[in-house]
Amino acid sequence: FLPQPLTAAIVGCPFSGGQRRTGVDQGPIRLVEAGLVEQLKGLGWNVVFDGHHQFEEYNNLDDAPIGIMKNPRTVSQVNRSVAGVVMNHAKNGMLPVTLGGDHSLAMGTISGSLAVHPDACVIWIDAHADINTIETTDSGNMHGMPLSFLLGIGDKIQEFDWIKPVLKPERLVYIGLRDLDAGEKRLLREHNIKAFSMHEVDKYGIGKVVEMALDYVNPKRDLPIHLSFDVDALDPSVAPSTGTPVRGGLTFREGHYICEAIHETGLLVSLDLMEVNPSLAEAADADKTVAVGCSLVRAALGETLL
Ligand SMILES: N[C@@H](CSCCS(N)(=O)=O)C(=O)O
Ligand SMILES: [Mn+2]
Ligand SMILES: [Mn+2]
Ligand SMILES: [Mn+2]
Repeated sequence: FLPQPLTAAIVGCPFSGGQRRTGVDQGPIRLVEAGLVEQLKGLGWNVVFDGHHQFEEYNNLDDAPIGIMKNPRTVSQVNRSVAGVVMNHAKNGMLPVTLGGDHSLAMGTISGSLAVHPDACVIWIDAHADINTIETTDSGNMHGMPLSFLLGIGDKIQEFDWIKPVLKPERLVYIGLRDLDAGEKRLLREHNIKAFSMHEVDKYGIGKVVEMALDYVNPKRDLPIHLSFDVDALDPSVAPSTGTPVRGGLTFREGHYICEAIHETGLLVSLDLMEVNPSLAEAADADKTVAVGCSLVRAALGETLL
């Protein structure tokens, strides 16, 4: 799906409006400062990076909650902008590498990817399902909601009418789940959405889990892949500096295996690396989380151990 030579377009999205902890907007800045652009060039990629996207034009919106959803208009407008950016890079045959920022940004990245690759499957690596609707969310934090909009689940909300239900349930698969709200568990069952929780990772091992996940969403290995990686899928001992850490997560190797295996398919067309918040931990732990983030991106873009 991608022309040679391969070009990665870094989409730096310093955005934190989908949740309430300060600092996740610094994630993209720290990932680039850690040398990610040079590291990808070292792997042989052409890399386009035209600076972090500024979202200041949305700061002064009068953005009262809708239901209990916080910053709804800002989240919507930022994501509409991100969708256009990701779509344009994909249209130009590039691989968008979107650096968050909180996971509400997936409303934009997946809208953008699927506008160019409508048959793409989505592999969602996360401790959380991020599928709450306006009716099921307990927090009002929109980083816990992106997939409900992309799947067209829940009441239509006028401020989000630009998001089309482009993602079919059978094209979504989760790996790493271990912290779902009751409403999310119900939605996964009702919509028959495939999920490999940490229980399945323990039971089958990550190699088998990735194979089963791909067999489910991409049985003939002929569909483009959008990989959306939330660093909180990793165990907090591996990626401590993130907004909603949950114990019992993926090891460093399990996280990297997922990225390596997806690279090996040759089907990756878009990547999100989300929820790195360098302000939540001691400097050493923040640096460690940033370094792990860079390492996962390299693995997804072809870095191998041998
Ligand atoms: N389910 C909870 C937590 S959602 C955590 C969002 S993320 N993107 O995975 O960090 C909620 O809806 O607030
Ligand atoms: Mn750009
Ligand atoms: Mn997430
Ligand atoms: Mn998460």
